[in-house]
Amino acid sequence: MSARLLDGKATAAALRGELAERVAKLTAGGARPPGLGTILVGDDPGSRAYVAGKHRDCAQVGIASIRVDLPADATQAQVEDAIGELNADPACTGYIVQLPLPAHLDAGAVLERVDPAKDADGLHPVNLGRLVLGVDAPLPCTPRGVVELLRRHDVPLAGARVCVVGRGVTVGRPLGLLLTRRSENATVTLCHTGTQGLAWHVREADIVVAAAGVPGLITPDMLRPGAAVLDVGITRTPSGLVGDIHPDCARTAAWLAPMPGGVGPMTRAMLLANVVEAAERNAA
Ligand SMILES: Nc1nc2c(c(=O)[nH]1)N[C@@H](CN(C=O)c1ccc(C(=O)N[C@@H](CCC(=O)O)C(=O)O)cc1)CN2
Repeated sequence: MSARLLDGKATAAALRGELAERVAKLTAGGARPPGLGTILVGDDPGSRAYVAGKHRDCAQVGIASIRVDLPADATQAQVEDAIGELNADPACTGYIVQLPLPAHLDAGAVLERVDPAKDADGLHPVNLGRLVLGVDAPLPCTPRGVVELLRRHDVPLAGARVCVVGRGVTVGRPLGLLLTRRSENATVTLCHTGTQGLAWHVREADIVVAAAGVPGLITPDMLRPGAAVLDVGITRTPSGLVGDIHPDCARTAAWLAPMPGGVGPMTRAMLLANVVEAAERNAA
């Protein structure tokens, strides 16, 4: 048996179509078009490509682009000044600071400077706190993309046992919080590469989300036959991009979100959704 595809590319394209309609409605009502800002520090090729992709997506749905690119040796003060400008810019509905930042910068201090109302990534401590409290707020894009991808393929979450492998702040931790809200109602085991008996935890799960950044970490023998498996790991190797899910898992799983083409495109679509929702809130 071969797993059915959790098709992030097609789902993200459908979402962009829906968002374009919402943007058209906003502007037809006289509102300013939503604007997404990005702050990119340095020349990391992966980060450059992700930022370029975000602006291409914006053009497709009618969101204005505001791009701030700073050199790799930018100081903390220069990055914080750029944040101050976007916080004050009325054309900027929401913005992101592309991560990771160069090591000499204090990423936590940078993120704290973002106006929580313009936090398109849902990574400001106030918005992460709202996620803990179950209060409405912009949600981190990858966790939101995982939930939306499962929902749009009718993979049930209520009552499901989900094993999340990876405890990072952009994916694993907020995903655990999102999945355990009443509206999703899943039961989550949050693991990491140091978890004792990792294979046992993974095998208990109906849904496995791998976000540890360890190529091929999840092998077919670790899976419950019929599980839904989502690959969020991306490792750049000389021979190309490698995910956390071993390719042979496609024979054991019932559903597979591959890398590429699974959760990645959903991350980008959810960023647009966060910006459009902020614009709708502002217009209301
Ligand atoms: N400020 C943020 N920084 C980072 C985030 C984030 O959500 N906010 N997540 C990642 C990078 N990222 C978005 O920024 C991102 C990663 C991967 C993809 C994607 O579409 N991946 C493709 C495959 C990769 C490729 O082709 O290069 C896929 O899975 O199909 C989109 C966005 C870290 N930084």
